[in-house]
Amino acid sequence: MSEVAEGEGSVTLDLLKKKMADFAKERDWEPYHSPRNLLLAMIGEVGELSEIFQWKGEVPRGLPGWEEREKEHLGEELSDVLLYLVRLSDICGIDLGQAALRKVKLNAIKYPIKLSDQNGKNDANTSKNKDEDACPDNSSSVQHSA
Ligand SMILES: Nc1ccn([C@H]2C[C@H](O)[C@@H](COP(=O)(O)OP(=O)(O)OP(=O)(O)O)O2)c(=O)n1
Repeated sequence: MSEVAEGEGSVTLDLLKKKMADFAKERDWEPYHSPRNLLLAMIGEVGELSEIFQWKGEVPRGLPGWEEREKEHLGEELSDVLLYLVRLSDICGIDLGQAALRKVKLNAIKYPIKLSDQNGKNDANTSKNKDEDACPDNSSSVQHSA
């Protein structure tokens, strides 16, 4: 039995990691879950996710007007991407949660709030498009690491 508890409210990356490891082991699919295979499988699922949005034009937040069936399908494709990502990270020996937390900190350093203020985009009263707030101008003096 796993030491990772399946909580009622919260789902952790560790739980998903364990579920994927069990899934592969129970089916003797571990040899197939190589880094490259998992990466390609994940990209395939990203393609399936993209198909849901394909040709729809811009989609408002919250997906108003979408049928429940469509939203359920979206949840399935998002989950496939997440599950393969979690499995890929595990197989590569990367602690995805810690790596992501570290990346959030690096992002905050790379894109200081101050920079956003200078652009006048951080003021709720003047911002026309909230999406712009989360998308700093990449042409800023901050260097990108490729
Ligand atoms: N070798 C495999 C095959 C599947 N899965 C798991 C991870 C994904 O969550 C899901 C992917 O299953 P499918 O390849 O059947 O893809 P879909 O569920 O998207 O089905 P379809 O492509 O028919 O829409 O199953 C896995 O871990 N390892």
